[in-house]
Amino acid sequence: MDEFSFINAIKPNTYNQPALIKGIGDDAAVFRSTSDIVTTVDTFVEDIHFSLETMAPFHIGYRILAANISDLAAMGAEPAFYLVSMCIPKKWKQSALEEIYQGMHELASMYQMDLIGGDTVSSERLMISITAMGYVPENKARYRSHAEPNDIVFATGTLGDSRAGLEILLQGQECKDKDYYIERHRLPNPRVALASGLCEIDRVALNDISDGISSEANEIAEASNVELTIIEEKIPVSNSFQQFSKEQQYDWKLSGGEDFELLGTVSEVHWPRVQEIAVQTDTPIQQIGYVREAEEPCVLIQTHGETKKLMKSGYTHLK
Ligand SMILES: Nc1ncnc2c1ncn2[C@@H]1O[C@H](COP(=O)(O)OP(=O)(O)O)[C@@H](O)[C@H]1O
Ligand SMILES: Cc1ncc(C[n+]2csc(CCOP(=O)(O)OP(=O)(O)O)c2C)c(N)n1
Ligand SMILES: [Mg+2]
Ligand SMILES: [Mg+2]
Ligand SMILES: [Mg+2]
Repeated sequence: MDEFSFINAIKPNTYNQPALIKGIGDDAAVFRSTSDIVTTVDTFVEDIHFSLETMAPFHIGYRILAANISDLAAMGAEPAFYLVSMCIPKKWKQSALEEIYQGMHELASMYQMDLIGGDTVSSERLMISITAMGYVPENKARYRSHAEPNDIVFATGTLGDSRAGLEILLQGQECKDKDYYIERHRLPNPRVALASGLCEIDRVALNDISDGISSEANEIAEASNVELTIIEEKIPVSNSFQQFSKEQQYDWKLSGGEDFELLGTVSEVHWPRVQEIAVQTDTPIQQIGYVREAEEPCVLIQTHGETKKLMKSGYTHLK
């Protein structure tokens, strides 16, 4: 394998997005747009974000693109394009690298997303960086700063599953619904359908759950200068989640991260319509708390009526 044979092997033969003018093969890609464009980048490093002990190359690709698409969804955007930058150690075979791209392609094709570029270099450790772009109707991007007092706080799906799956893979332990938890970790599905469906709602604050809601709820509270209260019993978890210890349940649902679900706030008036859109888009959704005016932005967690401050506690790099 060399750089150029590798690029030829992963280059798409056809593109889906009508706005694309130039894809892979020149100095840069070109597309033309009339709507607002949302763009995001995330980097994934072997043994920090993924490990070959717990994932096949296909899962690595799928999951990395899912994380980026999840950020697009959290902005209310429709995925359209992605670019992939690869830093590759010599020991990696072309066939395994192609499998990573097959994983990305599997998810991308669900959204007619096109791979339009990237970069390839050699390095000591496998690092993959994806830049993703999507469209959002003019002035309809969903910000963390959009929460207001008296909003309700909601979450999609179930939380803590991805972390449970990771622990099951690392410990090799047997448990109920083992395959389900492992799949939630390896093949997460970002909530694009709900996020796009919400475009008719005037104001929604959204953040996607990559680090754990203790972090993401604080990000909304800080950006909106409000106080968020989360009711612990209302945090949605899977049916068999209670098989894990009390400490694990608490830690994983609040700080496990990588569920790529959405955390959001919306006015009480619009909440019934949000629930209808959730049904139409097949998205489990649940109210988990409410927003109040704040002297200092903060997040409170209420457990059996007792309230305490919820600090950021997800995954933090460089700490
Ligand atoms: N090294 C960097 N240079 C410039 N901007 C950055 C860098 N790292 C993060 N950001 C920006 O900081 C913000 C928060 O990033 P991050 O915590 O990664 O968000 P998320 O959890 O949604 O992926 C984003 O606007 C991101 O683009
Ligand atoms: C091998 C392995 N170790 C640990 C984890 C857990 N983990 C790694 S990064 C991360 C948080 C999200 O990563 P980050 O780079 O902060 O993404 P962002 O917030 O930018 O979306 C978690 C929970 C994992 N998925 N795999
Ligand atoms: Mg990021
Ligand atoms: Mg995010
Ligand atoms: Mg992070």
